[in-house]
Amino acid sequence: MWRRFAHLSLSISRTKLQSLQDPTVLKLINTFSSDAGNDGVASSRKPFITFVLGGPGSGKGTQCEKIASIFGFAHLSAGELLREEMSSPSENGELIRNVIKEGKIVPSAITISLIKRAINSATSDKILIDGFPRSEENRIAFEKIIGVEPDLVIFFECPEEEMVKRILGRNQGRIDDNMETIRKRLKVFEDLNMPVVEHYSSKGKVHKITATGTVDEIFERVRQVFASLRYLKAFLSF
Ligand SMILES: Nc1ncnc2c1ncn2[C@@H]1O[C@H](COP(=O)(O)OP(=O)(O)OP(=O)(O)O)[C@@H](O)[C@H]1O
Ligand SMILES: Nc1ccn([C@@H]2O[C@H](COP(=O)(O)O)[C@@H](O)[C@H]2O)c(=O)n1
Ligand SMILES: [Mg+2]
Repeated sequence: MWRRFAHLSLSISRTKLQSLQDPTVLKLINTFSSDAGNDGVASSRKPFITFVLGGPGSGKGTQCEKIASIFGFAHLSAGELLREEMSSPSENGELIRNVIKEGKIVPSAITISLIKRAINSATSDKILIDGFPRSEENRIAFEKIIGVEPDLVIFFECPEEEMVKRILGRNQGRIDDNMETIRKRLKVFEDLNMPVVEHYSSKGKVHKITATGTVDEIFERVRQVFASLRYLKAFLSF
């Protein structure tokens, strides 16, 4: 049966696949077979962009590391980029520190300039942007400045008490990993992050992953999403 399917797949031309008008399929074709660019990132690149969303402590960073190592994605964490900027002699350092301590959202212009620089220096054209966009303002500014929408959005759904437990056990010395800031981050998540998830859900871009269980159990759910993309890529590159 697989032999028959392989034969059938070879007889489907790229033009026919394009006529499916599926945005993810079209983007895979563009990313892997052309050098078309856009205004926001270096002109000869058109990366395949995945936003990775979920509440604080839902496991975004943990799962992104696994996706990056198994599927060859570059992992850009908005929070990590901001923490690096905060610890450097940047003019925005103090502002970023105060905003993170309060669990609020850093102005989009700052975060997007860090993300843009990271995309341009990434060594893969498959990019995971972890923890961004965190608000409709973040989302609209990204789409305007970078000039693209994400191709895919992964949303980790996790109960609040599990997220709190994980953050309190993290032990990485983060200034926002304390109960007072966690409460604020959870409220920001509901009030500002969730509308972004709803926006992309209405566009059919969101893959919701149940983020309970062990890291490996969750990754198995994630793996299936990316394996199907990899299959599409292989399918398109005959
Ligand atoms: N499935 C899991 N079960 C138990 N602990 C986990 C699981 N996944 C991640 N963790 C742990 O929970 C903590 C939070 O995970 P992680 O840093 O990946 O979350 P995050 O979504 O990136 O959080 P934040 O938004 O605060 O950056 C880490 O200490 C991590 O090792
Ligand atoms: N788009 C973003 C992402 C993060 N922040 C701030 O950084 C904090 C930590 O982010 P993590 O993803 O590492 O949890 C977050 O609570 C925000 O204060 C931001 O402003 N904008
Ligand atoms: Mg994280």
